[in-house]
Amino acid sequence: MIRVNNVRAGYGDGPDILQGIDLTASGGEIVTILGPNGCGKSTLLKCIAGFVRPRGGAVEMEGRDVSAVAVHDKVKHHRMGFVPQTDNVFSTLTVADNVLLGARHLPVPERNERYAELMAQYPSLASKQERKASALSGGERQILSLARALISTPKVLLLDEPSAGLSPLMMHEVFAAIAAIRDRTGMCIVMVEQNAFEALSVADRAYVLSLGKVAIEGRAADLLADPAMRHLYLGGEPPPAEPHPRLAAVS
Ligand SMILES: Nc1ncnc2c1ncn2[C@@H]1O[C@H](COP(=O)(O)OP(=O)(O)OP(=O)(O)O)[C@@H](O)[C@H]1O
Repeated sequence: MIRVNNVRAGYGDGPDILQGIDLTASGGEIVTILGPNGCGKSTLLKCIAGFVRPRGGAVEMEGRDVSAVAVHDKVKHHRMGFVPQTDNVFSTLTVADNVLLGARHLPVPERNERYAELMAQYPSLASKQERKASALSGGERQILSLARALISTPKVLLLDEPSAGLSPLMMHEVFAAIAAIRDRTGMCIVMVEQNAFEALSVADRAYVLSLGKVAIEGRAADLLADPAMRHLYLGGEPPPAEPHPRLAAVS
């Protein structure tokens, strides 16, 4: 579904931030991109999305080279959803209006049908449909961002640090929601994350970047179990707490 071939990319006339990255992601899997601050995780996601154009190599979606295709065309023609890193809900709009913003291009009956499905899936949003988004918790705002991306039934969902700024409990809720999207829809999900242990707990495969290159790639379960990986890239031993019950159920 997504294939990144030897991609190089950077900003302006600056150096290459990505120095020859290869990555694949298929339908029905969560692929997480990990690594230290500034290693190029978000830049890679922006290359896949179309915000940053590769200087070399190619990004393919469903076998087509989409390296030069702009974000809005990918959303429209390749059914891509993108949820950016920073809190991107509109605080002064209602929950309903925020979700419906993602469906402006859909015919009204389809839009209403999709909206009703989403409200059934996310009761925390359904109960607050007419409230301003400013009244939501951090976790609920992140679920709202997801719902806005999901209303157009994407095939590919790109998430830039969905757990940023969330408490551990909210983080669990958001990751459980992401895993449920994969299980329910078979969507191809690519997720940049800082919280490596949590991300690996729900992901199927992972790429660890270092200085703009892929340092390690593999099955998430294998990477979680690898002592060298833990020492070098995951900040030591896993947290002592047991996984959240919903996460345990997911894995
Ligand atoms: N718009 C930009 N213009 C110039 N340089 C940028 C821009 N965005 C990012 N960079 C630089 O690119 C490098 C990689 O940034 P990127 O955001 O991809 O890293 P990251 O791994 O996602 O980091 P973090 O985990 O801190 O979010 C950094 O040195 C950063 O300063």
